[in-house]
Amino acid sequence: MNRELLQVYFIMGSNNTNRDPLAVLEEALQGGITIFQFREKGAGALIGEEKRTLASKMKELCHRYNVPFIVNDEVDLAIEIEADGIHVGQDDEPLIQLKQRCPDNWIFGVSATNEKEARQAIKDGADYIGVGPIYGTATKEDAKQPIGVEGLAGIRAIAGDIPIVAIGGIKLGHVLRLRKAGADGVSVISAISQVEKPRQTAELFKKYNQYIPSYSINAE
Ligand SMILES: Cc1ncc(COP(=O)(O)OP(=O)(O)O)c(N)n1
Ligand SMILES: Cc1nc(C(=O)O)sc1CCOP(=O)(O)O
Ligand SMILES: [Mg+2]
Repeated sequence: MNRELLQVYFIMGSNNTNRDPLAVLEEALQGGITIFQFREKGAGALIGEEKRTLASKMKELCHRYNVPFIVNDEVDLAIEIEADGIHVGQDDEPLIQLKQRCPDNWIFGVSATNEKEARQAIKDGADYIGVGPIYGTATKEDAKQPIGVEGLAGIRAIAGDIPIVAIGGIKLGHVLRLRKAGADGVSVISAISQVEKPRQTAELFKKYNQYIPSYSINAE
């Protein structure tokens, strides 16, 4: 995959905002997010038809802005609504298994908290790795212990040319140091979904990312 797509990776479900989630997503798209993940889980999450309808509307919105639409965890939903990819973690359906029923041209993302998990994700054919949590986060109830910038750098060192995106507790002020440590981008929920002005915040995430060139295995 094009690693520049990971620069501003926005994730959201309806319970990550007190506003209309479609309005928040549209503002984030206007601000220049580069990829979006639909993650409808946790307290108050929608289920059944309501969830499907929101996912479909979000996909249409992303496509209007030419932004890839990824589904978290739920491969059947992703197939049904013709998403552009799927993101799975260590407790989800294994990548090797789910790849058998997904289109080849999808984007496949896998989470890793340590080098062992990252090595396995690469072996299984992940297109990118979500590395975290970097910092403490209140958004994910079952988040693991933060691995810090050092943990990210360790995974960068073994990931070779595979794109990686940092996640967990990330705010605007963290972007430069995470990119310098080897992340191809940052993935955020609350830093965009819970601010007053998602559009302006997304613009700043994009601007800060563009100070640092994309990772290259051939770089000095
Ligand atoms: C880009 C990205 N990275 C990591 C995760 C976390 O996935 P997972 O560990 O499966 O946890 P849940 O998000 O499913 O609670 C992610 N979603 N996206
Ligand atoms: C969904 C998710 N996954 C994580 C991981 O470590 O794998 S941390 C996390 C929550 C990210 O939300 P926020 O940007 O609000 O901290
Ligand atoms: Mg998951």
